Amino acid sequence: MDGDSVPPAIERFIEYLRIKTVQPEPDYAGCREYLRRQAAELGLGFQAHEYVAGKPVVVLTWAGMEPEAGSVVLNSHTDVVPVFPEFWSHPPFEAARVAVAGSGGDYRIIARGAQDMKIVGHCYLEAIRALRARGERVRRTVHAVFVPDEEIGGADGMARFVESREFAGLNAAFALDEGIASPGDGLRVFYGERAPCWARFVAHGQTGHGSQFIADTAAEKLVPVIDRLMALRREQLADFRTPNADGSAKTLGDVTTVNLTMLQSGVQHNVVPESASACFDIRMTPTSDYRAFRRWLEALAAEHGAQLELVQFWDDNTVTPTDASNPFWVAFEAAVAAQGIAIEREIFPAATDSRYLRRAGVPALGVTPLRNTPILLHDHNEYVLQSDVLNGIAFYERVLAAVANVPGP
Ligand SMILES: CSCC[C@H](NC(C)=O)C(=O)O
Ligand SMILES: [Zn+2]
Ligand SMILES: [Zn+2]
Repeated sequence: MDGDSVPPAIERFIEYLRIKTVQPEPDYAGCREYLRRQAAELGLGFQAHEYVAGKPVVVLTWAGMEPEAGSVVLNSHTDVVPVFPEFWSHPPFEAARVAVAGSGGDYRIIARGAQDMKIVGHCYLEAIRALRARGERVRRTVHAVFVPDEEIGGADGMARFVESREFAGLNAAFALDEGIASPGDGLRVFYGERAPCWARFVAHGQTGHGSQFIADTAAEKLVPVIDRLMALRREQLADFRTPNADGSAKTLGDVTTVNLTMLQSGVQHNVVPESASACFDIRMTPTSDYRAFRRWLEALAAEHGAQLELVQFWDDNTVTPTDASNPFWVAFEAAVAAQGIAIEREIFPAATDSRYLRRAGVPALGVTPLRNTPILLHDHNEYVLQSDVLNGIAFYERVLAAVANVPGP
C-alpha cells in the first residue's frame, strides 16, 4: 500500500474485501461481525437471520419518517467466487491498493469481489453514512440486505429469505441489486433476467460389440435431441445477430441461448454404451413462453425415447416496469439523468437474486455503478478504481435520496 492517506471509505472497503467470503467455505461469521460493527458505527438497526445454520442474512435498517410506507431494499450478496491465485498479480484477498501511473492520483483496488459485488454493498452503506452525516432523513425505511450464497444459486440465501416472516416484515416496495460493469460510457440497468433452464437428457439402449449394427442404441436416441437443440441455438444466434427495428444491436438478454455443457457416455472403444446423457444450459428470454418451452422439451425427449430431467427450471418472467407506472423507476431515472449518466436498459443474461425479489412481487433493478470499466467479475485480477468507489458512493447518495423519498400511497 502507498504511503499516502487512504480515505476512510476506502479503508472500510479494503477491510470488507479482506474477509474471505469465498465459496465453497465463505467466512460468513467474519462478514456478519464486520456488518454488525458498521451498523453500530452508523446507528442502524442490525439483524442477522439464519434460515440455514452458518449462512446469515444480515439486515441493516435506516428507519424512514413514514414507517408505514413500503421500504426500499438495497440488496447485495456477500459471497464471492473461487480464485486461481497463481494468475493474480496480487493476492486476491489482500485487496492491494496500487497507484495507477499517469492517473493523477488514482488507485486500483485488486481483490476478488471488488466488482462482484462488494463494491455495491459497500457503496450502499457509505451512501447512508454520508446522508446521515448531513442530517438528511428519508420518507421510506431503507434496508441494506446482505445475503449469502448468491454465487451458488441462492437456495440457502435469498430463496429462503423471501419466504420468511422477516422478509414480509420488511414491507419492501422496491429493490436495488447487482448489475455488471459497463465497458462503455452508459450505465447498464437490468430490469429483468433470463430464466435458467438446466436440462439433462438421458437415453438408454442396447449394448453390444462395436463392430456390429446394434439396434436402438442410447446414442441414436440422444443425438437427434442434441441436433434439435443445436438447431434452436443456430436460430437464436441468427436472431441475436439481427439488429432491432431501430438499428440498435441486440443484447444477450433479448434472445434465448443454448449451450451443450456436459456430455457423458461410454466405457470402452469397442463396447456400445448402455446409456448416454447430454446437459444443456439454456437461458430463456422473458418474452418467451416458459411453460410452452418446457412442454416442447418434454415432447422432444419423448419423441426420441430419451428421459428429461430439469435440474433448474425458473418459470417466472416478471420484469420491473420501466415507465411512468412505476414511481420508483421515475425517481431512479431522474436521479441518474441529473448526474449526466445515460441509462442502457437491459435484461440480465444470467441469474441473480433479483429473480427471487421480482417473483415475490418486489420490483427490482440491477445496477453496478461502474462505467468505462472492463468486466472482470469471476475473472483473474478483478479490480475497481478508488475513484469509482468514491463516485459510486455519491451515485447512491443521489439515487437513495430519490427512491427513498418517493411519496407513500
Ligand atoms: C441458476 S443459479 C446460477 C446463478 C448464476 N449466476 C451468475 C450471476 O453467474 C448463473 O446464472 O449461472
Ligand atoms: Zn454477483
Ligand atoms: Zn458472481
